[in-house]
Amino acid sequence: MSAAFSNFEEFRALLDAAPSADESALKGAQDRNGQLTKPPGALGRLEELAIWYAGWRGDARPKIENPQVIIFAGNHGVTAQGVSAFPPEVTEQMVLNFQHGGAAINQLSNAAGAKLSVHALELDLPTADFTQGPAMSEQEAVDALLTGWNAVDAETDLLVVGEMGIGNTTSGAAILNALYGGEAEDWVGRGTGVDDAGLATKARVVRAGLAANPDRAGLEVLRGVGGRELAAMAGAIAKARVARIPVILDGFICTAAAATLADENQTALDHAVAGHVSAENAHFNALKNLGKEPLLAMDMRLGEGSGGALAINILKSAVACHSGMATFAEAGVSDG
Ligand SMILES: O=C(O)c1ccc[n+]([C@@H]2O[C@H](COP(=O)([O-])O)[C@@H](O)[C@H]2O)c1
Ligand SMILES: Cc1cc2nc[nH]c2cc1C
Repeated sequence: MSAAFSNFEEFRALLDAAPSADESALKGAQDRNGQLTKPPGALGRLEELAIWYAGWRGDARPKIENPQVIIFAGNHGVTAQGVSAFPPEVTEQMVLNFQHGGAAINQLSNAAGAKLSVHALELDLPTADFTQGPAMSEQEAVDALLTGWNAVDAETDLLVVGEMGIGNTTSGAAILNALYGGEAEDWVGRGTGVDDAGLATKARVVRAGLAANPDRAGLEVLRGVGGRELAAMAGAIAKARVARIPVILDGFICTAAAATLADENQTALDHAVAGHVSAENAHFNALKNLGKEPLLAMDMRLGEGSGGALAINILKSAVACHSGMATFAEAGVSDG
């Protein structure tokens, strides 16, 4: 099988050619929503969610039967600068934990009825320290984008992407600072739990990373200060966009990866909703820049797809109401 793309330009072209939501399914879902046995608007945001889902699936009365959660794991050279409360070995140790079913995401995926896939990306080859130059070459970033692209199952009807990577909140902060401006301090947070000195180190590292990587275009930012697991998340989100598979974004790092796509093409995230707002300092602001209102605010800051997986339950409930409820005519209920 030949690769779907072999450089950034070809990847961009695929994003630019991606189809929009199906207008007739959207219209059909809106009509159906207006006939269901409830006062107009009484299901609040569940109604707009179900209609949005119907449009992307091309079905006015859809079902969610095959949700997939994918975790991508990567290691970061920038951990040498002391940016995390945990050592880099934890990335690989947690991958084993995911594979043995012992992590939070295993339980949350099960509870949501989702299949969980885990992809470790060259854990023994951390990205380069981005304070010294780009974290990845274009080829390395393309390989990671392809891993993500190819990880999405064809029969998936709802996708959550998550990550595991000690040091990656510093990458996320650097990406968002590069794309949206402001000061490094606006974008760094405590991640796995650094103290005030650690927070100051993260701001210094982000500043140095932006100085060493001056290009501000989405994919260049992704390779400059991102990481393999972030590029893989971007690849999976892009594949879902092309295949019209709705996506639930997870936390801070996932949002930063997604933001690089939106910078390349402003419709790149039209098929995505924000699953939650994480407790990581700048996540809310990142979502605001993307125009995404989070479904949940649970003070979670775990990553590994956890907030997105939890939000699958919301989307399933929205679609179950939309597709399962009786209309006023069917139920013999008088409408207003
Ligand atoms: O998703 C989030 O919002 C989030 C917020 C804080 C930490 N994390 C997770 O913690 C790890 C990165 O934290 P750190 O301190 O090593 O940069 C990484 O494995 C993420 O999955 C994730
Ligand atoms: C234990 C642990 C679990 C995680 N899951 C996602 N990021 C993580 C970071 C740590 C440190």
